[in-house]
Amino acid sequence: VSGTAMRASQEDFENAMNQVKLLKKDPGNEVKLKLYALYKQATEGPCSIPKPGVFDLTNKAKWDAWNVLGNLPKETARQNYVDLVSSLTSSSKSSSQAKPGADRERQGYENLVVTSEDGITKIMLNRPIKKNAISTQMYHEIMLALKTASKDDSTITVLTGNGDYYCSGNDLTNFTDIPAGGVEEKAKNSALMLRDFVGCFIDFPKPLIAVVNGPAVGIGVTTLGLFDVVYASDKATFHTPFGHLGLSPEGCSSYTFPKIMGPAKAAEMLIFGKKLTAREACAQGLVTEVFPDSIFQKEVWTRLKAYSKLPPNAMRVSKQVIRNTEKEKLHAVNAEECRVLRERWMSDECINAAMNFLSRRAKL
Ligand SMILES: CCCC/C=C/CC(=O)SCCNC(=O)CCNC(=O)[C@H](O)C(C)(C)COP(=O)(O)OP(=O)(O)OC[C@H]1O[C@@H](n2cnc3c(N)ncnc32)[C@H](O)[C@@H]1OP(=O)(O)O
Repeated sequence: VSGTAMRASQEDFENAMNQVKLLKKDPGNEVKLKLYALYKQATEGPCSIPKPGVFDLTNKAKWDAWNVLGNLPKETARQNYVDLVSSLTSSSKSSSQAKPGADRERQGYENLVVTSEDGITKIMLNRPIKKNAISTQMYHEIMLALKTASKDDSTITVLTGNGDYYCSGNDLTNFTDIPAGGVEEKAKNSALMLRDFVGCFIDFPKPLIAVVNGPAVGIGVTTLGLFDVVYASDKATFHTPFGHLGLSPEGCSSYTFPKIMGPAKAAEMLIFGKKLTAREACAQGLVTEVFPDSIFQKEVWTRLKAYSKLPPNAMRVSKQVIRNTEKEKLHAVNAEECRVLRERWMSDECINAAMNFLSRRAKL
């Protein structure tokens, strides 16, 4: 949110509040939290209400969003609120206008940009201000994009990130949205969603390539074991901080990582959260090739365009021959990892770690 000049009047603020009610598209939880916090700061000043309890996740998230604004002056909060609403209304106007070449760009995703060109479907995580953390909605969008790509006429499919990160893993605010059935129901639903999500990677029928443009965290790393090729910028790092978060491995990494890099190296990553550089990940076999960041995009896309012209059926069949004997095993591993995680998500270790992150007390 740009807080250029502090000039929003009370009238601008009230207009912005009305515009929020008229938004055609739900702006998503994190924007709604930001709007809530700026509104409270603009009208009441710094947060001084008692902090909600650990299990009152929705009110806790609201409190965190407000509290993090600290002593931000009321006028600045009012201006930031007006700026934020104005950015939401202008982006909804531009997305409703027909764009030239829209046949190439699949519309309708909130946090992905999906394009098909030169035989390549590119799925780009597009939430750079949150380092491409995967929200609940994004899990569903990625599943839809993968299912669509599996049936389109492209020959290869690429997953990459917009901005400086490839992906910062699961969005740690996903667990603030607790349904009526409580934490148990949330954990059950999340495990089902995760199982479907990882299942889409296991079953993906065409060559699947990760273009890792920057740091990768958590599920952004573990799923790499299910890609056929992984290209990384030398700015990328690979981090699975499950121990720090009270979690256990997912994305079939409990099986693919020991197979790829050997059990001892896999344990250092998956149990102790050792972060690898791109060159270390390449030496361990998780990454296919590392490129200097300055030439990364050019080199990788030149290569991928050449690969995409190879006979599509031969590529699909070769992938099947390489992967199919493992599929049943991978689905079983996925199911077991999700079963264990369902328990983990309800543990004090995990809840405290997420709360520490949300209250800005912890970072990787
Ligand atoms: C339901 C299926 C579940 C599957 C389970 C998967 C397991 C995992 O994926 S575990 C990994 C979870 N990820 C993390 O723990 C990363 C947490 N993020 C960080 O430690 C840091 O943000 C960072 C090291 C990635 C980047 O630090 P940096 O200083 O460069 O930037 P920040 O100012 O921290 O980030 C900018 C902005 O983005 C928000 N953000 C970043 N990552 C996440 C995340 N994973 N979840 C939610 N939000 C995230 C961060 O809070 C900042 O937001 P604000 O600008 O609003 O403060």
